[in-house]
Amino acid sequence: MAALLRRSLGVIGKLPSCGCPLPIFQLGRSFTSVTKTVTKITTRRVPTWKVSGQIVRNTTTAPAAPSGSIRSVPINANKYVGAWLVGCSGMVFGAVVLGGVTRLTESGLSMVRWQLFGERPPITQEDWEVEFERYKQYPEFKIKNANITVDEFKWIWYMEYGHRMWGRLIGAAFYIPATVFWAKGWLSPLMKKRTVFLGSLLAFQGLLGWYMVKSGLEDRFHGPSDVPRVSQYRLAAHLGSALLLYSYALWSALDLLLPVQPVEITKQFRRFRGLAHGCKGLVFLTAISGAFVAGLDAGLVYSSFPKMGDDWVPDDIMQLSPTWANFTENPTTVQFDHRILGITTCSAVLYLWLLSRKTKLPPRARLAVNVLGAGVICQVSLGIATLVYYVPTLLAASHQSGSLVLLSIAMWLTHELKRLPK
Ligand code: HEM
Repeated sequence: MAALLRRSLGVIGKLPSCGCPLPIFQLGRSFTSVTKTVTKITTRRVPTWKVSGQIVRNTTTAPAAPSGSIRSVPINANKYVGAWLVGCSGMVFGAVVLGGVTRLTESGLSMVRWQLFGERPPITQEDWEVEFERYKQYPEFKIKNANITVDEFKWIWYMEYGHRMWGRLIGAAFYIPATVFWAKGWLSPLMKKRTVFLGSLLAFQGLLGWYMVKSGLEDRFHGPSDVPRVSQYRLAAHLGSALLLYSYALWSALDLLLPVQPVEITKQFRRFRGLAHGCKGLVFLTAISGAFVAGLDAGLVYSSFPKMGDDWVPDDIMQLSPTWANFTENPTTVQFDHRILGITTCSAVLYLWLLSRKTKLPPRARLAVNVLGAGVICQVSLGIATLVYYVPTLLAASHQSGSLVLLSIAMWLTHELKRLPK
């Protein structure tokens, strides 16, 4: 134990061979805090960090400054940071759901200006009239909502306002604790890099949101048959980046909160793990293709399943030129692709589940694959119901949330298979 202590505390002072922490005492710390430090280092099961070429066995604390000053880090620092990241990913989940409902209730183009730190909502009737006048200058009012009343306008405005303010709240919930944890030295070098990446992605997400909304405000819609909506490319980018943010925050949280489970690595296990990663990728890809369905309102063009109308493959599937444009701009092709991807994902996950019966897995991984199997069946059923009932808000929003739940389960499963003893 003395050897471990010496190695652990080597960065802050030398221990005498008896193991007494006297030199640390001399650095001016109280006995209690020294005892805490010792307990922390000797009782925790921790991975190794390599910092400035030095090996430090401590996962919760940033290693003490080489100058000799040490910072007190609670034993549960990892848990706090992990819980914070779970909270942030939960808030991103909420933002995705809120964004979906905003789109489905056709509220997203009601706020025609954007300010970085938000704006106060209109208060008086005059304020509302001014805001309404602004809205009247844009295509959605001119083409689709010319008969809307101020009261109806207030409702769609508040929907969009809620989504934007929720986004700003995520900003506060992320950046403030991130700064505090960083300053207190609770972040490992890896977590610092992750925090910077997540923080940048979060800022990018906000900018992308406005870039997306702008595409629905531009004067590019022609005639009453045209539907003012945001670009499907930007919608897919906005959803894709939200999924990335969500997944990365969750993955980082799992790294901090879930301990390693021992497992025997066999050829079968490797195969299972490879397929599990493949399934996760497929869920992600299917979700992005879903954003194209949503962005083009392609769920409305054929509302039968398994056939599309009377055909398995409809005639208008390749009607646009150039051919590639069909995959992102032809609603029929976009819906067709989403069905194929959804069914492929479902089949792959069910095959994975079958494979799990023959593979030796740690108990939590087995639980995760069972939940994933059930989840994919629910998600496909929700997708089919959304389609055949002509995209009602409740079903479509549940289908969208379902994709996040499915992605989370796939992340959990792959995380359970990730860190293996050598
Ligand atoms: C693993 C399977 C699936 C996943 C992960 C998935 C995911 C998604 C996502 C993320 C959206 C976008 C929602 C939005 O942005 O509002 C979406 C939309 C949609 N999906 Fe799926 N989906 C799957 C399977 C299916 C299947 C099998 C069908 C039907 C056959 C289907 C039908 C639809 C429809 C109709 C929409 C458009 C809803 C709207 O306009 O809001 N999905 N899907």
